[in-house]
Amino acid sequence: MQLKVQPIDIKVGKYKVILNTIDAKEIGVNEGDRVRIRDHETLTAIVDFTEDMISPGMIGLYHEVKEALNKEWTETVEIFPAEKPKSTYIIRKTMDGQKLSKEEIDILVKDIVEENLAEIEIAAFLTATYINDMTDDETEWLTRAMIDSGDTLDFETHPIMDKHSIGGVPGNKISLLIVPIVAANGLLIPKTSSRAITGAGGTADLMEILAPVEFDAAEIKRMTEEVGGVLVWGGATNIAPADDKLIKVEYPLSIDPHCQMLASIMAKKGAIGADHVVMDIPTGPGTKIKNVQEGRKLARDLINLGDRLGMDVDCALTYGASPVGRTIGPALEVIEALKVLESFEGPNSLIEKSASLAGMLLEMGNVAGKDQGYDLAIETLKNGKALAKFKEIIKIQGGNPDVTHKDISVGEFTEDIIAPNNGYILEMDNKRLVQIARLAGAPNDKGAGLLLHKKHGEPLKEGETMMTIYAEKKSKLENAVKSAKERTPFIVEGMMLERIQSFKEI
Ligand SMILES: O=P(O)(O)OC[C@H]1O[C@H](OP(=O)(O)O)[C@H](O)[C@@H]1O
Ligand SMILES: O=c1cc[nH]c(=O)[nH]1
Repeated sequence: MQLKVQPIDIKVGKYKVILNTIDAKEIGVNEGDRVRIRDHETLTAIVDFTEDMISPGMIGLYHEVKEALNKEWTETVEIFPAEKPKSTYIIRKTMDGQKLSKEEIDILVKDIVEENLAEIEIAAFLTATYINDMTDDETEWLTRAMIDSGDTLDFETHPIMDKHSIGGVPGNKISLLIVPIVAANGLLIPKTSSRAITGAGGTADLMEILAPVEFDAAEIKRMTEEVGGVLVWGGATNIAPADDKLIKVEYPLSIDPHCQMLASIMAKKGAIGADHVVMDIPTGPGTKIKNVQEGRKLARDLINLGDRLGMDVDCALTYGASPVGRTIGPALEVIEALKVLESFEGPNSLIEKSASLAGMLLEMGNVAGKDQGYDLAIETLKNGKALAKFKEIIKIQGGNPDVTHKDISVGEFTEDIIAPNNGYILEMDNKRLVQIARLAGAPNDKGAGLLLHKKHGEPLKEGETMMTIYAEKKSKLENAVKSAKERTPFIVEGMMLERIQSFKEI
């Protein structure tokens, strides 16, 4: 069918077109089907429908298709129904619990990278692997396919160190301390991070407050060689490019399937050529890993996958039942991390955890003797070398190296959440804390988040502030406060949890 072009200058990240419902029926396609557009080039695009935005006889070309075809308003294109990509059948196999071959995984990753799959198809794949985990072989093939589909770094100097957290514990700003500690001790650490996946602020969301985080592979290599380390967003590079496309679909689902998490993390490590990696596995109720047994199993899986890929991986099972430090959300977390770097002032949970993991890397990289890494990490924080290195990292990434914690602005709208009675905090619900922070606007509103005045095990008096909610918009603050009051993230000794009423006649 010949249709006239109506350019729509909106980027949707995929080849997509919109048809009028009448034309779509005539061509014989449904929403989500593909059409082939024949022109000087031939390309396949996903179809959306509309009754009124596009008139019959027209075809709306979103930015990406318009760029590829370079057609102007009312020029014509010829379109035909097209087959779904082979990957959709491969996803179906995963949904049926069948195993995939290496070749099938390669095809799937290629289609993800080339934007040939609709979000709903990627969501189906992720949900299927969440239910039916992949085998070790499949996970290795997935990881290798993710590495091979993008750029890789090849450093002349070794060892290359790296650190990654599986996430799942709120407030986990430790990479902002670990990277400068390791780099300040002469090791190379080109750290790529994701944005938030299940949380309210990923390391890339935090670092972005201090400096740009979007760089290509060559720039990452150059900056690392110059100052020893970087903290950049993996999604902006062409390093393991499938990763961010999968994470974007995971985020609204708040899921991180085991095999996908292994591949996502290890592909990023493999692509930058890491020799030694420390993995942070936050463990405990309300995290991705419920108990130590599960944590040990994941650690073995990560070590085993590292072995298959030629990487030396050590894992740290870390306490995750309550947040790291006292802040959740990008700006608040950056302030807390900067305070530790500037004056060694801050919560034990943040300092201990950062120094422990940095210490492991210092030992693995042979700049600290056995069991000496932790002390060297603490020393590097105390003597200001970590702060000096962090300033170099901020500067080389294009940020202001003179920034201090006082320069970071937080949301102007705040409200305190008050203790309902005297007692001790028996539990903190990580997932609720993240939900509330997200309602307040984190991670996209950088100034939104939570400041925890009280934590697990601490005594409380009725009327004391347990936490302050920060937001950049009043409506978001109100929403977050309402949610926090309806279902509290704190369990205080002796408090009534919930009132459940009998059915009453109206
Ligand atoms: O949102 P959730 O799932 O909690 O965690 C995701 C975070 O965990 C990892 O942190 P890092 O890069 O090792 O600092 C990821 O890169 C990301 O920043
Ligand atoms: O980078 C990360 C971290 C946790 N989970 C993932 O899938 N990727």
